[in-house]
Amino acid sequence: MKVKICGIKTAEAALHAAAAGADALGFVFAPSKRQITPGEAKAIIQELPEAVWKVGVFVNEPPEKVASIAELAGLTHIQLHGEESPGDYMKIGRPLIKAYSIRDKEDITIIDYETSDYVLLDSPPATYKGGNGMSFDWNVASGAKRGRNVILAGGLDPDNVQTAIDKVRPFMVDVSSGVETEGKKDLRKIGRFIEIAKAGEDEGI
Ligand SMILES: O=C(O)c1ccccc1N[C@@H]1O[C@H](COP(=O)(O)O)[C@@H](O)[C@H]1O
Repeated sequence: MKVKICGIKTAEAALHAAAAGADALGFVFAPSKRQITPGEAKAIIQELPEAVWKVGVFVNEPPEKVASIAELAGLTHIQLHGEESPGDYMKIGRPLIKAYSIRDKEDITIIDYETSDYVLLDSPPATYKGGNGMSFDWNVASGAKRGRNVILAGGLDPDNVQTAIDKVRPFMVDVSSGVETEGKKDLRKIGRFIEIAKAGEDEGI
């Protein structure tokens, strides 16, 4: 199972997650309590192993702005967490992750698996477009295509991630709130989340 730790704001959390086995780290450039500047992200990214995905999370920013931040910060992947059409962002030349809000079975039927490299299943927006720490009904998501491009997010934490993996069988799990304590990344929770997610069946498909 691949693991993404999102909402990274410090080199300490990033290096700890990478050492614990995280496959991807997320940097939020959208309105959020976890928002980071391109310069801050660049300083952290420069310290990370090459193999780790450096994912920039954006909400409804124009492709030109996303491209310029990706270049400046050294992002390897782009996560679109708003109402973007992935086709408009293809020219950036980085793999695209498109987030879908899942409320019911109908939402599963409108997922387009072809126009982005990965689809990310998340709970509906609350205060922010994502990162709200709320899960959705994983039984609904069991109707999603199981495969190498499905990422599961939304309210995951060390205590529920195994159940979520068993039900949805994604390629990757993505967590932000669930590895925090009092609004800050908690190194012990990060380590525990990665350990549990990776202890189960490999790759989920
Ligand atoms: O993490 C954020 O603050 C954020 C802000 C705006 C859009 C997306 C954001 N994060 C993504 O939200 C989901 C779920 O996060 P959580 O575990 O429920 O807190 C995840 O894909 C993050 O990458």
